[in-house]
Amino acid sequence: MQVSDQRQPVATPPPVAGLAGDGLEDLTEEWEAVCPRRIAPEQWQRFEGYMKEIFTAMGIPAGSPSTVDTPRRFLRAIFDATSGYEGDEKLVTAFPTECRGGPDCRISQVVEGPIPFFSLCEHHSLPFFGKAYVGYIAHEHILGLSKLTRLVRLYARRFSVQERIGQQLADALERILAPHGVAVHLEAVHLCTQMRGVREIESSSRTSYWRGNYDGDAQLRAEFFGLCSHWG
Ligand SMILES: Nc1nc2c(ncn2[C@@H]2O[C@H](COP(=O)(O)OP(=O)(O)OP(=O)(O)O)[C@@H](O)[C@H]2O)c(=O)[nH]1
Ligand SMILES: [Zn+2]
Repeated sequence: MQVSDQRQPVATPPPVAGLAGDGLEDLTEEWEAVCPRRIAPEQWQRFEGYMKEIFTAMGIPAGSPSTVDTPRRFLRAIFDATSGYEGDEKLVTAFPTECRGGPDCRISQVVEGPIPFFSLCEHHSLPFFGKAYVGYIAHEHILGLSKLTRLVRLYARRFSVQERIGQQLADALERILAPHGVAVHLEAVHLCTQMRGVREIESSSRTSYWRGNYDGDAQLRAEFFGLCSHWG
């Protein structure tokens, strides 16, 4: 499947009403479901055909009551799992705070987590999933707490690697907040290393990113991890 090759917007999709008589009426619901990705109904129909051919070659019984819609279900699931491409970090807005960068800033460490996330490994298109912990030391702005969860989902719900999600989170928080520091810690298991390949099921992958004050302050990093482990 080459879903990633189809990211380029096609011409503006025709209105749903225009489907009548095209033989594509039964795709209306699917087209609406993926409309934000600018997938035209004809293109979607081709995708379903490709998936039917691939699944059949792999051994899925074609046309049984429970598999006849599997190509459609699979495509919808993958598009849903990668809906982060549709998001926009500019929608994450910051509020002013009173802090003006004095030593008291240390007490304004904000840590949110564990934030569960699901992503698809860009090498194998298999899921990796786990928990993210995001912290920052506010300067002149703070974020609504829900926005930290939204940012994690924005970057996780794509084809990615664990390291990139952490870097994107740290970069975004630096851009949006201009804080004194940012800390990001991710723990995840990768199905591509568990159910295939090396078949290692015991280990998990942990990645951390430090910006600003966290970078040179081991005690601050220890406090961050202390706050993370508080939740287990
Ligand atoms: N750094 C990093 N590697 C990842 C991540 N997800 C999967 N991988 C690894 O990406 C690598 C892809 O390497 P390749 O050698 O091209 O793929 P492969 O031949 O399928 O490798 P094996 O999985 O060892 O069979 C593998 O080692 C995966 O374990 C991730 O989030 N970060
Ligand atoms: Zn992989």
